[in-house]
Amino acid sequence: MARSLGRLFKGFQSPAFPKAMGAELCPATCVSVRTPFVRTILALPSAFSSKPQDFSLPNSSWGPEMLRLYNHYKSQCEVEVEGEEKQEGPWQRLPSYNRSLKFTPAADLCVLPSGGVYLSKTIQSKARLFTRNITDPGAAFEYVLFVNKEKQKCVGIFQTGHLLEGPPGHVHGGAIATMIDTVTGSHATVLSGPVMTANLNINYRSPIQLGHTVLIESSLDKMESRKTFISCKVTGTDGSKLYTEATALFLSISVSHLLGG
Ligand SMILES: CCCCC/C=C\C/C=C\C/C=C\C/C=C\CCCC(=O)SCCNC(=O)CCNC(=O)[C@H](O)C(C)(C)COP(=O)(O)OP(=O)(O)OC[C@H]1O[C@@H](n2cnc3c(N)ncnc32)[C@H](O)[C@@H]1OP(=O)(O)O
Repeated sequence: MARSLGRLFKGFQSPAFPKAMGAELCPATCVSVRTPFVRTILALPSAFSSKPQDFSLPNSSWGPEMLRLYNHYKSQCEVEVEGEEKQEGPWQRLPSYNRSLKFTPAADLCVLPSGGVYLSKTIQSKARLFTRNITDPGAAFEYVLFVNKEKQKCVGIFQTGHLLEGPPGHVHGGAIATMIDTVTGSHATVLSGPVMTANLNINYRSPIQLGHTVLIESSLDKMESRKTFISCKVTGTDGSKLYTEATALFLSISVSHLLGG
């Protein structure tokens, strides 16, 4: 298993990932990718799962606002150039799967050369991404992320389902933190390669009603050595109503940090 992981994460270990905004993250068709890290992420589901499903595509639970915003950004993933074929636009959609690793080794428990013990095969086979583990469409988090390479921005469009209740009729603060971590964490990953959230600082300004669609816009503040600083705002879909503001610090990690922990 350690060998499988080593191969899997090989692309994560390059120190050059801060320049990964030059990466070609996949548009809706998921065909054109260039950096090793992005290739690794996108290759994960097809390499390790028999039936990968991209959960960031529209489904029947998406309401009109969710669809409107999705179409708004998707239309900017490709641009028409007169007399030429369509070209990549400023925005690119990030695909989203419900698991990142699916191992096949026989050993149920993996003891790494470093002495750390990684997840058992049983746990790994059941592991699912937190934000994608409720399979009933529309019940929890429905979302799609887009990144803009040039502007170093990322947006998340989230439709908040009834299972996310905190205060009556409104979204739980932990669910809001999860949405923010998802957008800023994905943004930091695109910018810097493998990272972990070290600090998340959230100001809740106004409650979000269950069922509402919100826009989460994240921007790069600065990069310093292993640190990527990102800030973001959660607003209504027209950007006028401010629900939440946050800043986040991500630290670049090596694969051994993840495995030995
Ligand atoms: C994780 C990726 C793996 C690959 C997954 C595969 C596919 C993924 C595909 C796509 C992924 C896309 C999106 C991801 C979506 C969501 C993201 C979710 C992310 C999470 O949900 S993740 C879980 C929560 N997260 C943790 O579970 C972290 C626990 N924690 C640790 O694992 C360590 O704590 C760590 C690594 C953070 C640092 O440890 P460390 O040993 O590497 O670094 P160290 O402590 O030496 O600090 C070095 C310098 O950072 C400063 N520093 C450190 N911590 C600070 C803090 N809190 N505030 C301010 N400054 C801080 C120091 O002051 C020093 O600064 P200076 O160098 O200037 O002195």
